[in-house]
Amino acid sequence: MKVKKRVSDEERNSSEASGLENNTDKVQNKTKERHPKQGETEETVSASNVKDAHPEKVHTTLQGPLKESPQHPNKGKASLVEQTKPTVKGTVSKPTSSQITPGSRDSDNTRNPTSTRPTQPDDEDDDDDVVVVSVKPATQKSPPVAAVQKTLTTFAGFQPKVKGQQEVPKGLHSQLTAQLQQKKATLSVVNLAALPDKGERLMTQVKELEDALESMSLAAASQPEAGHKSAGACPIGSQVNPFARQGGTILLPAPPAPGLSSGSSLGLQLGQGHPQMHGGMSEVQSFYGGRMTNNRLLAVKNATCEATDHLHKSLESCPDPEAEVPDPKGIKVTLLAHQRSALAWLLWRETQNPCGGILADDMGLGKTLTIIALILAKKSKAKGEVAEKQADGWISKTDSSLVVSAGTLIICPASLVHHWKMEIDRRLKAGKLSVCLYHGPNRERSAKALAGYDVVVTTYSLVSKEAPVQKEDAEKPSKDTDHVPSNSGPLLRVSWARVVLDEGHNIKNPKVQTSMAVCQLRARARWAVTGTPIQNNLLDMYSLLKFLRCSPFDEFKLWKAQVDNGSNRGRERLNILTRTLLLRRTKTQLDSSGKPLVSLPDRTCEVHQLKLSKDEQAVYDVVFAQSKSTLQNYLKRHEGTDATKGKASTSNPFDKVAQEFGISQSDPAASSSQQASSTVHILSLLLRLRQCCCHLSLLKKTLDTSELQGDGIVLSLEEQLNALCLSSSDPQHTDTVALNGTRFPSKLFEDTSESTKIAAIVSELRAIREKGDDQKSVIVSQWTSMLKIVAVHLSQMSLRYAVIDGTVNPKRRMDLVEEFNTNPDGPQVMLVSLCAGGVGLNLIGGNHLFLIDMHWNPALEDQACDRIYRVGQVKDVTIHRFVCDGTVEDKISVLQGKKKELAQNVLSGKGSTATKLSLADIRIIFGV
Ligand SMILES: Nc1ncnc2c1ncn2[C@@H]1O[C@H](COP(=O)(O)OP(=O)(O)OP(=O)(O)O)[C@@H](O)[C@H]1O
Repeated sequence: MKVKKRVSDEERNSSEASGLENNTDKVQNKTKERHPKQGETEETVSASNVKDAHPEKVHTTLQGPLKESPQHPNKGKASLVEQTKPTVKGTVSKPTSSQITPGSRDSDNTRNPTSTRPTQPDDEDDDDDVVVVSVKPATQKSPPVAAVQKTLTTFAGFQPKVKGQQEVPKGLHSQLTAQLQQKKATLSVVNLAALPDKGERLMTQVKELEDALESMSLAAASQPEAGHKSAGACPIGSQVNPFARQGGTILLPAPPAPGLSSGSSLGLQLGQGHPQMHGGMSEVQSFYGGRMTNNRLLAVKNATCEATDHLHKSLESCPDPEAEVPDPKGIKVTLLAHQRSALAWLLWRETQNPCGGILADDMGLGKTLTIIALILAKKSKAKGEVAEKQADGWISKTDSSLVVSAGTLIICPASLVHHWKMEIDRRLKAGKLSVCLYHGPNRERSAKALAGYDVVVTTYSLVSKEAPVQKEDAEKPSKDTDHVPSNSGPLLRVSWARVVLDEGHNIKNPKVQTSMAVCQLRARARWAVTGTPIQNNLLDMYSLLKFLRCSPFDEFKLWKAQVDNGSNRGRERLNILTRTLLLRRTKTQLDSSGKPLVSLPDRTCEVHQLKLSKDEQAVYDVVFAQSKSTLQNYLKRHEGTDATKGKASTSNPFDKVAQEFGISQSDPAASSSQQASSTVHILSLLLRLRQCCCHLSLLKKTLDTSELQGDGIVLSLEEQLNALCLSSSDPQHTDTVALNGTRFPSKLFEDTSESTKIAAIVSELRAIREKGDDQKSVIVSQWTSMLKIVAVHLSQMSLRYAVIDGTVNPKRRMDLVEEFNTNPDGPQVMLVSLCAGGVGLNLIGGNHLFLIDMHWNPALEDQACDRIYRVGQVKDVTIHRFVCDGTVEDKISVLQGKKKELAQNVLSGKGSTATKLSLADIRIIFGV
């Protein structure tokens, strides 16, 4: 039995749009002013119209055009103004340097102005940066601003240590205290409602004065340590200097030479920072490590504040969202308007620090061609730059094994290597860019030869093999060493003009070899290209920033303390990072004239709600019972261990599980191997439950390692065998199979048997075939074993099909894709494995996409759906999802909703990060 729900594309988007509604009224009103179209949409869809975060569960068909919030830095610029304090608004709209108050930009405007502030610098939510006092009191004589600044920025990296500089002048302290008291007194008597700004300005001043006083207390508190080297304190003069970090992009300004004016009346350093440098220091200096004295924490805050401020400031030069640059000469097709404006943004980012960023346009919007246009546009200029940089000592002069290139290194999944080459050949006039595929056993191995190409395309796995990495690299900022390590391959021996990570979400886990390897590459500009930059948690974003060498946020501990800490301040910082470094437009977005960015046909989503047959349900129940008791035992054991160790009962035994699902935000480093093994076992049981929903024959099969990896599972053989005990050895019962002691008809476990899901798929395919010969389908599963079962049934229906999974080589893949897309007599159905073919493929020949099983990671599913819904698609598209009622698949829907919410929040700049798989979630899944 099945229940079918049809969900329009607009409805799917409604859950994303609803996220925006949670912003304050003030923000909404302002957004409406700037984007009337979007404003109308927000009025049309109220939060109550959207059930959960799960789009398929929306029943109401929404009328008006429902569009997502455009994401562009300039729009972000305006939003930033809204999200931060009133003083910030003034600063950004009137960007005279004398009015810029970095601390206030980066501060929390919701705080009660009269509240007493904690004095510990590492306090989570109120972890204020050292701020500059924006002192403009008309009625009272203020201390010279420069003096305040000098006092508050005692960190050596900000200003060279000058004798006596660190002393907090008592007079200044009293003056500020007096000012504060006066402002507070005014606040308490004045009718705030009658003031034009409702007292915002006054409250801001109070807050700034409080911050300044707090910072002075910190500075004062740190003074004794400065002189006590022997006591383990870090003297200011010898402190870690964030500005001295080399071999990477440095967001932070250089320390001014003594006596030099900073160029700002407040003494701020708001320049563009250093260009990247190669060579230099052999040690990357981190902010964290060893004893974190108040002084060092102050340094962290200083650096964070400065970097955030620098990013903020850089938005002033960001091109307008509608600004377009002309198509570079040599492109055969005309760039779409959104590609031309992306090109303007990319060119701008290549003049900024960090040089590069994240191109996160929706899947299928033509990011490949956009990047190719960038390469072409910069080609002639880049050659000049290399010569210049060489003369400047941009690369190490001491290491002769390093070759400078004006070329771009593109790193992509193996399946896309040929796609890049084909796109260049197809879209550019002959000879415009020379391309080398660094792939396969006969690849060019000379660094010098590679450096001569305009574009070198390679794979993540090859970079991973060539770059020697160490475990500790995962959390440390990357650096360019003086010498190329002798065991590095050719890719590491070239200093590239640009490195592009296609499908950049491949490095979402900073701890894996591939992520660490790509961070080692030398390049002037670094780009991550991905339609799904946030898949699981904020660690994904950290990993991308680390690749971009976005100092100081490329240091894991600083990232956790200052950004990914669940505080409002952290969220604000994340917003600034996102708005500055990331460009995202969606397919449903409208341009300023109200037209969609790209003209695509309709897309609908059909959710096929299925009910397992009686036999299937009985098997499911047996597996479920076993899983549940395993979990209960595990919990009992764990609680026992916790009690003996005296651990707090709040510790979450499922952190590891959560990490495996990629939902936890906890430190990836912490977990015991025993616990990991047990949780993996529980995961494997969950996996079996999911398989029961698809086809019972999957229970008999040993899973491919690649399939398990897609789930983050590494099962030992023993664990696989222990997971279930399926036997038919009893000669008396050859037509039945025993599952943990209960007997079931053996035909249920045969590939040829029509499971409930297979029956639904077959029936849908029949209906599609009847619609006409031009209708083609793509069927996606995370298990190749499931694809094989589907194939058996396709053959029975005499449907022509092809398979793309991990065993099909890239060249063959391209041929199959071409055949599917262009040949009416080619395959009618394409079977695609989610992990191997879910990303990057262009399957616009198909207009139906079947997601036949559910993955924990909704981004992977979205990626798969966008294989057919992309530029070039001319037919209406239907996405078919199949969900078995009352099973683990229902629960996955809920978890998927949570993850989507996180990604949407981060990308829309709302920044809520409260998504975590809790023990409660796991208990719900198993009902314990
Ligand atoms: N300006 C253009 N004119 C014509 N076709 C275009 C243009 N831009 C892109 N395309 C085509 O649109 C399709 C999708 O582009 P592309 O594969 O670059 O998307 P993408 O954003 O990289 O997607 P994904 O995130 O899925 O990798 C390709 O077939 C590409 O050739």
